[in-house]
Amino acid sequence: MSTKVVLGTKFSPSATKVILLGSGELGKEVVIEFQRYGVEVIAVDSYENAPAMQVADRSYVASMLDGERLAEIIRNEKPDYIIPEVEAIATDKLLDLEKEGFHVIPTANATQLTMNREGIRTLAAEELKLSTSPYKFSGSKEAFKNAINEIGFPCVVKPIMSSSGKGQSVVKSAADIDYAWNYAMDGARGNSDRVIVEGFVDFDYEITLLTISHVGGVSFCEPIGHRQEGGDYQESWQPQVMSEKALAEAQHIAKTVVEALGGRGLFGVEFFVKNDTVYFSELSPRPHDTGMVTMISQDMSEFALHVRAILGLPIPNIKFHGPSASSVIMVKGESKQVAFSNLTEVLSEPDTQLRLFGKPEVAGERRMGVCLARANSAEEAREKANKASSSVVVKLK
Ligand SMILES: Nc1ncnc2c1ncn2[C@@H]1O[C@H](COP(=O)(O)OP(=O)(O)OP(=O)(O)O)[C@@H](O)[C@H]1O
Ligand SMILES: NCC(=O)N[C@@H]1O[C@H](COP(=O)([O-])[O-])[C@@H](O)[C@H]1O
Ligand SMILES: [Mg+2]
Repeated sequence: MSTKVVLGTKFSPSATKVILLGSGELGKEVVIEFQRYGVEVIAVDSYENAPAMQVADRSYVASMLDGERLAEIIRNEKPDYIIPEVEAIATDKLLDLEKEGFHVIPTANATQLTMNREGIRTLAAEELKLSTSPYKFSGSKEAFKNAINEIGFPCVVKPIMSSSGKGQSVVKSAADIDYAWNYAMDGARGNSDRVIVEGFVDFDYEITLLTISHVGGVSFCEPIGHRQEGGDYQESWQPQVMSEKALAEAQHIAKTVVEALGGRGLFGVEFFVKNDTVYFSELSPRPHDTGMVTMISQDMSEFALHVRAILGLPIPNIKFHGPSASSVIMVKGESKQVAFSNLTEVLSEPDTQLRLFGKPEVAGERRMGVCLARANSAEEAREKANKASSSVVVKLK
């Protein structure tokens, strides 16, 4: 624990510099936490005025899958840390950059394994022998049908490269097969045509266990329960009540996977829990959307913890303020001038907070904000957060 950390002066040769690959709402909070330490922050995403760009020192518009362009920006900027913020990145290039001496968070190998469901699932189930749902990968319609036959109904189909439920559907009978294949092809990020077919786990509840690998070892936050629709998170709460046995098992698995991936940073490790059986689902080697609840539930949010871990600063404790919840503000439609109102009423409730991400437009459906609440129980906090998010009035021009 004796790493000597030196933070320089931004915009000077001594600056500590970081570059974010992806600049959404999660990155925005990471940038704010870096700004508190005077770190120089560069944000990159595929569109202008992305949330994290709005709080960064400068930004670039580039596709995360354009390895040549990313390498050019990175070699020119020479950041101390490269921080992936989304799954779909030209991770081959990150491996090259790491070999050149750049520091990728947590490691280039971790970002490569987790951007592709095949990488992380194979590591967890086959190398580390952890319990997961039954699964099969396929890269053609024919193989896909065979995979469904083998796994059985109901099953869950996902592109190997996607997030927030994009391209994900549940196949309940043969009638759903064509739709599931086409939906997965349309929803895939990048240009992969491979999918995972997973046996449907009829879980009692699911959690994200925020796990931090830092200079002092591995720490955990209180487990976060969440509810998803179509594979996309709607609300989360902390703590999720769990048996001691299930929690110990989840912590053990999380530590095993995180240590196998290596590197420093915060990880969102996802589990399904049925009775006391814990199934590993997947993992983000960076802050997790369901972890936004920690902006109200903890003195150091998941973003603050990620930044401390990255910089090599100690995390002696994580103070939990009590039962809390988050509830998303989903906007549907087409607009470049979304307006949010009724905020006085929403924020007149004690122990309630609001984050508006500042996304420049919506075309279809997009998460554009989140309400946060603290209360005497997780149930009460959920009610409060859900009431708040449904009270926000959204106008599209
Ligand atoms: N095998 C399964 N059995 C039952 N439910 C599942 C299964 N796989 C996924 N789900 C449901 O769909 C949600 C999203 O799945 P998953 O986390 O794999 O997708 P994702 O697109 O990577 O989402 P994100 O990037 O937001 O974490 C899960 O949190 C769970 O609610
Ligand atoms: N589950 C992953 C997740 O929550 N990722 C977060 O959403 C952003 C993309 O939002 P967008 O699709 O609205 O641009 C990402 O940049 C990240 O912050
Ligand atoms: Mg997930």
